[in-house]
Amino acid sequence: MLELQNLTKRYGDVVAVDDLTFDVRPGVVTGFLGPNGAGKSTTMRMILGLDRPTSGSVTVNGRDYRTSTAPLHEIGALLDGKAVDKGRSARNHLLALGATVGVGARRVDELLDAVGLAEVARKPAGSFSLGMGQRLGIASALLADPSIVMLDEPVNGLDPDGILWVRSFLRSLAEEGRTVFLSSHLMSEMELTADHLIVVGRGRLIRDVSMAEFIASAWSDKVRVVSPDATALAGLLAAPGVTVTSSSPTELEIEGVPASEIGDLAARHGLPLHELVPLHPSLEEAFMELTKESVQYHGRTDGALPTTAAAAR
Ligand SMILES: Nc1ncnc2c1ncn2[C@@H]1O[C@H](COP(=O)(O)OP(=O)(O)OP(=O)(O)O)[C@@H](O)[C@H]1O
Repeated sequence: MLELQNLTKRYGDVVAVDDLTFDVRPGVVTGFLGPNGAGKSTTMRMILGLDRPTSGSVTVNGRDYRTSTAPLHEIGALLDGKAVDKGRSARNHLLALGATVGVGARRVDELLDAVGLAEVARKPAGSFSLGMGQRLGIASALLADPSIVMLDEPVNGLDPDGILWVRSFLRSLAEEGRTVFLSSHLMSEMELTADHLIVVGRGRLIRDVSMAEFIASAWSDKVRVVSPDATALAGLLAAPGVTVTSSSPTELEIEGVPASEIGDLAARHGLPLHELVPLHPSLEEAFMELTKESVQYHGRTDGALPTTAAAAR
């Protein structure tokens, strides 16, 4: 269990984390979601005691983490997947870490197998791809059998097979009763993994919500209809609480009537329908809508890059 209370971190004029209060509970996967620069890594560093809060507090299993007598049994963390000695093999890296917490070769080999690195266990970690490095980082986090697993962008660099593996792996850790807390800036990465969401933007809490509630709130009842008799259909649909807009003579966008009722109405009046499509926004769109005010770093979308001549001026 992690408990954050009014947690705040300032770096000079920058408020990286702004009065965050939320709990991360055991037995579920909690996703920590926010655009680039939202304060996710800073929050995770404060949870681990690597950064000191400007104000507010955070407790790990009810205590200040810095006073823990067995810190790696409490939280297994992956903050920077690249923080390994590149010349050392994956197995030796884990053995060296394991020696500091009383973990021996047997558990190291079990973990290498669990994360899918058994075959490359004796190769230098420096030769690993980004995804293999992430797997090694996850194995390091799990070494001391922690009750809390905290991972910063764990699927970064993984191929689709790796992403599926992380999803089912994290889910099984939560089912064992562990607290699983992972960050991402992509809703699509959370969609099938997280049971609960903490959404942040510019250091502030935007939503603390179950995935089921988030999905329900993202739902819209808009329906797109294509019909050669769109005008007649629009006339039949006119009623209080129903909005009908039209972008072409054969196309309607209808809000306030379920698709099934529109289909039945058209059938009763003998109006042909060429398309009848409920328009549900993707969760990614819902997340972007929620955080659009807090996105700090926007790329250009006009496709225009400065020319060499312009850059040289
Ligand atoms: N040591 C530091 N000194 C000054 N500013 C910092 C420092 N660390 C973070 N920041 C600033 O704090 C803000 C939050 O950064 P942080 O890395 O926590 O965000 P994030 O949500 O993890 O972003 P990303 O998804 O890009 O990793 C940013 O504006 C960042 O520039």
